[in-house]
Amino acid sequence: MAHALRLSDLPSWRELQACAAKLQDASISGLFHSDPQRASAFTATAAGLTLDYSKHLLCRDSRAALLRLGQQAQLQARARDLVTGVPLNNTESRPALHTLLRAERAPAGLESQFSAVTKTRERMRHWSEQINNRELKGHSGKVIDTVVNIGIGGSDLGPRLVTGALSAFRGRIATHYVANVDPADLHSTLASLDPGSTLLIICSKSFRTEETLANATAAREWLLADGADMANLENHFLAITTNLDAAAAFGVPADNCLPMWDWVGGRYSVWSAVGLSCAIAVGWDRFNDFLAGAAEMDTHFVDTTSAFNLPMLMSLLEVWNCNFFGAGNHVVLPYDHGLGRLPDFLQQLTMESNGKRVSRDGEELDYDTAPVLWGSAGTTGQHSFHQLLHQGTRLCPADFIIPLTTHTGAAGQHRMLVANGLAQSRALMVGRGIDEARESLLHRGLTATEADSLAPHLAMPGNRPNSVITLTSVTPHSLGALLALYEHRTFCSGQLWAVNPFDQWGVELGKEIGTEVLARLTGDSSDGSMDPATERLLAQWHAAQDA
Ligand SMILES: O=P(O)(O)OC[C@H]1O[C@](O)(CO)[C@@H](O)[C@@H]1O
Repeated sequence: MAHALRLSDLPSWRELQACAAKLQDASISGLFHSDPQRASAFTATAAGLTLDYSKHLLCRDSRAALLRLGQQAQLQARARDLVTGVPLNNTESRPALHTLLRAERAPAGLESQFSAVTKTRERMRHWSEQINNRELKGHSGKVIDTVVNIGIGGSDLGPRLVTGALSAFRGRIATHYVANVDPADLHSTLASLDPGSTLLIICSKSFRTEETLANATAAREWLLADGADMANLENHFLAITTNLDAAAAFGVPADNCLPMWDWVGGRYSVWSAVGLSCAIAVGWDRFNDFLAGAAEMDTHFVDTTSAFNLPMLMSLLEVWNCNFFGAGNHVVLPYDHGLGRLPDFLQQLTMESNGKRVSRDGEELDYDTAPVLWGSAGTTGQHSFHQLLHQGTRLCPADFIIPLTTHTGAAGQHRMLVANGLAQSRALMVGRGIDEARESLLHRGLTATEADSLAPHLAMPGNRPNSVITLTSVTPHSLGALLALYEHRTFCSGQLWAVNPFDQWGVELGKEIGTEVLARLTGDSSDGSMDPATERLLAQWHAAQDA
């Protein structure tokens, strides 16, 4: 791969610094006044999603400079590299082929991988249909009617989000997710379930993740205690993994193992057999629609010029806000209860991908990379952290995600939800000046002195950048498009920051020290050479066990 050109080496870097300096004192509302076409000129549509990015501190000139930055980083060429299997994951010498998982046909040269994908899709369809047709029976002859997915990180967050977001499309199979090694997670989930009618899907790309193996082992005990034996565990366990040997050693026969591949990163894997629990929950045809929605976004991403390319625009905005206005965080606000777990999913997607401090060539970077991502479903967040969004000292660029219709049938209440989302987006931009605040207080009957002293507390600066993504409704298709949009935005930001968005070496040290600490807790190691703070905490833990 070509030497990584750092963001600050790109010719437009300085030009954009000058653009940002010029806009420092500008107001977003003012940009609307000087550009009557702004609302439509700063809107783009793809795969059923509309991105309105007019409420950013970005004029037409600075947008043109940003688009030049994208060209200098060769985003269009990199998009093609991604889908054609160029080994972009340079530290692990692999391509990142998540787009192949939702493709309808194989790009040239990827025929054998695509054939493995289509065979696995067939096997997913088989399991999904067999379970939904109530043909799978447990060890005691009971029909399997419940699925528990045991996995963590990418083997949990994607399927958990999709199953929750598509609750209006769910069939009769109950679906649960267990991720945390805290035994409370597994225990509280299994407490109300019947082992005889439960299927456990052990989802682990590596089949080495401690949390997942601990939960899978405890779940196996639960089944054995119900009268199952090792020979008929096949009625109760599926495994999704690249490590078929480890799955077999655990007791999952080959026919019950669906493959993963090293060319799919965990956080990009919901489209693979990792999504089997979703396919079971909503049925195969709908899962296929989910893949089709993502594939439509893939085509848009590869074929569309950057000025109208949703992932590229969103990525350029991310860089604009982070690297030219110092935004260290990004808030995601789905105005849809079912999308409540989207921020969790996006945290792994964006922060595990782009939370890097060296370039893909290993050179230290002199600019910030991925912002801290957080958020929650509207309107609940309004009664919690929106105070800080409106009046705090930090710049928190926001994404509002607003489905325009609801599956609930409660159109009136949904109208309130939409009104809140639109209002918050507007309020962040327009704010409220001190005179207006004072006027409103006088209007409420306060004296002039009271109004003067309270007005600064009601005033808000506005000018807080935000995007609004609208969709007709959350369907398998639009959800697929939305997740693919964020995947490609993350990829583009990785290219702009010149990092490798497909590795995650930063998680290793904690795992290694975790093994050493566990050995100290179990007594398998007595080496007391850790730092004094950790040694004191270890002693405190031992004392608590002895008490
Ligand atoms: O699917 P696995 O191999 O159990 O890994 C789970 C998660 O752990 C990580 O490797 C981080 O520790 C993630 O990247 C991954 O999604």
